[in-house]
Amino acid sequence: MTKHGAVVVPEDAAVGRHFSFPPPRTGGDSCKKLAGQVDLGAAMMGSWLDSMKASSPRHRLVAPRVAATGSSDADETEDDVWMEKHPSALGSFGAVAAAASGKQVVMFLDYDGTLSPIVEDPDRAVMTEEMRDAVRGVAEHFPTAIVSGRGRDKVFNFVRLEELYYAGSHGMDIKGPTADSNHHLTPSKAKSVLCQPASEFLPMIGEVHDALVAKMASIPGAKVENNKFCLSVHFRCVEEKTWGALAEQVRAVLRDYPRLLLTQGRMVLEIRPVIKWDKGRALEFLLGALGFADRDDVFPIYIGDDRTDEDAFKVLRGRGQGAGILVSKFPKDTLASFSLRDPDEVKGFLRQLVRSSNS
Ligand SMILES: O=P(O)(O)OC[C@H]1O[C@H](O[C@H]2O[C@H](CO)[C@@H](O)[C@H](O)[C@H]2O)[C@H](O)[C@@H](O)[C@@H]1O
Repeated sequence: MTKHGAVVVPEDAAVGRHFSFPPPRTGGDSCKKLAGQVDLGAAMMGSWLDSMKASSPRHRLVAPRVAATGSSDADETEDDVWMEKHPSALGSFGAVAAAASGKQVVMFLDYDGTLSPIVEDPDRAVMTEEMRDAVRGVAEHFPTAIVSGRGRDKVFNFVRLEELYYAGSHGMDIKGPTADSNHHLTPSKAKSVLCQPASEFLPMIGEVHDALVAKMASIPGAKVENNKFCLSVHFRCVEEKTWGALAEQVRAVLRDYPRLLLTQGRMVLEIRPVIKWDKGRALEFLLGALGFADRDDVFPIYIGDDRTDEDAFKVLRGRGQGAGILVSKFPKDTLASFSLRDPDEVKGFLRQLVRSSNS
């Protein structure tokens, strides 16, 4: 644990990762250079604005899926090629099940956009009872973790299943199940799982939260969310003409905090400590805690919809194990192997997994 606590720049944070936002302009490998990246001024503002627009469903990154009439062949080819590279995990369920056969499945689930649909108000991103049943079913068979950008307590309050592992704050706050479950570990060992590699940042995050709340008060629709070790500044309900001003205000606050990193999710700016820790590290930590670190007979499945989930897909690729599944209706640049279109399909996949484990 302590070896991960050092403040170092993530190898692939902000620069050079699959989804790098803003687009890389510097080859920074130190906290200072990363801070500089947030600070490049007007030229950089353009790229922030571009990426903010790209994160909106109103601004598609790539060509739309082809409707029955009217679209060009080029659009169709792009979509088909993407689906060939990232086939539906439901359509290819047989292949996933065959690859997992004889192995210990460990399930990792992102929350927003994966278990609950994206909605305007982050406080109302509830998951349905059917989805809760599907997750409960999976957790009866396999160790199951929720890996979210949300604070751990907040995501627990949405999911409300005590038998799961929870990794909140983009994996920086990991805790084992609070209730006995059908897991690999003895109940007391499972309950003792805990990892908080960014705890030294708590006071700083509190300070920045307060500063951002004060700044955002003048921007109608902006919302600052405290995710304990990370912060989110939502702009989904902010008029698009004000996005540039919002990003500039956030960057102004962060100028005094070079040990914090600004990244972007779905209509949200995210602020997190510059440590070498992300959802991929959380996945590795949990596999280790479960005793699967060096095992060949483990099959981790990670399902997520956002840029931060790419860190976990990358780890699975690196291990040459398991299956990364991107939740998206549109082709996106991703390291996931499979795709599902929306939370409904995620629910279908989870149910299918349970059915196939029972048969
Ligand atoms: O890792 P996740 O569980 O996917 O969390 C990432 C962020 O999700 C939430 O924001 C997103 O969902 C909201 C509710 O649907 C939506 O309004 C927002 O636009 C999305 O970005 C959450 O509120 C953030 O704090 C998380 O960082």
